[in-house]
Amino acid sequence: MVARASLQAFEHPRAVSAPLLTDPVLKVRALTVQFKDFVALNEVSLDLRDGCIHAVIGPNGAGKSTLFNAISGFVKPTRGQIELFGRDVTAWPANRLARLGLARSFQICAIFPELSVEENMLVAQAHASPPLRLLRRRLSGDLAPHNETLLARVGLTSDRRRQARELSYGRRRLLEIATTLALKPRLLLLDEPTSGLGREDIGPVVEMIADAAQDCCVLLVEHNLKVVERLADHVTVLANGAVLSDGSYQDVARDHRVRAAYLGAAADA
Ligand SMILES: Nc1ncnc2c1ncn2[C@@H]1O[C@H](COP(=O)(O)OP(=O)(O)OP(=O)(O)O)[C@@H](O)[C@H]1O
Repeated sequence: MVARASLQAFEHPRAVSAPLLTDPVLKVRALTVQFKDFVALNEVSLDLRDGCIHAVIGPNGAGKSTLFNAISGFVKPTRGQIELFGRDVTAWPANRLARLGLARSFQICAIFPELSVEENMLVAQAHASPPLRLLRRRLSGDLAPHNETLLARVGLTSDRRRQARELSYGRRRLLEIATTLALKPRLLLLDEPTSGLGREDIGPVVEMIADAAQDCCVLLVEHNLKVVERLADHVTVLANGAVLSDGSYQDVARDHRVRAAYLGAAADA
């Protein structure tokens, strides 16, 4: 579903001083993914630069999730190359990419429903912490201050003892995003982070992503164009598995091909 672009008004686009001349942290070159006879991704290239939030947008079926799956090791590319932090990681499995600092949140909420809110955060913290600190925190059962802040930011502090499965869908999404950020990734892939969230939950998530981007790079698939406008330094538009347009939000919003393929559809939704 193409979400309406007017769910939430943000006052200003993110103020960035993106170092546009640095080498890209993530380089995707001519990436192609074929499922039998169907080409889901066709020679897609993009550069994600240090300190940037890069959004991938496009109509349903454009290939956004396939691109994410290939970058995060869940789908093997048919052709092309992926370079992350200067290493060729093409077709690396997800667990190896995670060790390099890539963390991903999913369109479908991925948390442990039987664990409490706090235990979900502690699991993420355990993955992110060096062993000695991890042991100390395990014994005391404390969340690190950074993770307490994340929990507070998504309004889940008072729910910390509840089982995650008792939370509403929107609250589980918030918890999932908080656990992904607790991993302290170097590259964060967010697949539709605001989908399924109520109007009141979108603002805090957007601010959390903006905060997180001070310490890591973010690649984001998002249907809510107000969120894209607020967060993204750079936007790649996919349509029919290929790059249709690439540039700042203002650049791609002005591109008549994009308006025809995507923005027009959203405006009419
Ligand atoms: N495992 C698969 N086998 C066959 N076809 C697939 C597979 N995964 C995706 N596709 C097809 O590839 C195309 C791109 O799908 P993808 O999910 O990447 O699009 P998307 O841009 O993420 O769409 P949406 O916005 O609806 O999530 C679609 O036509 C989809 O049906």
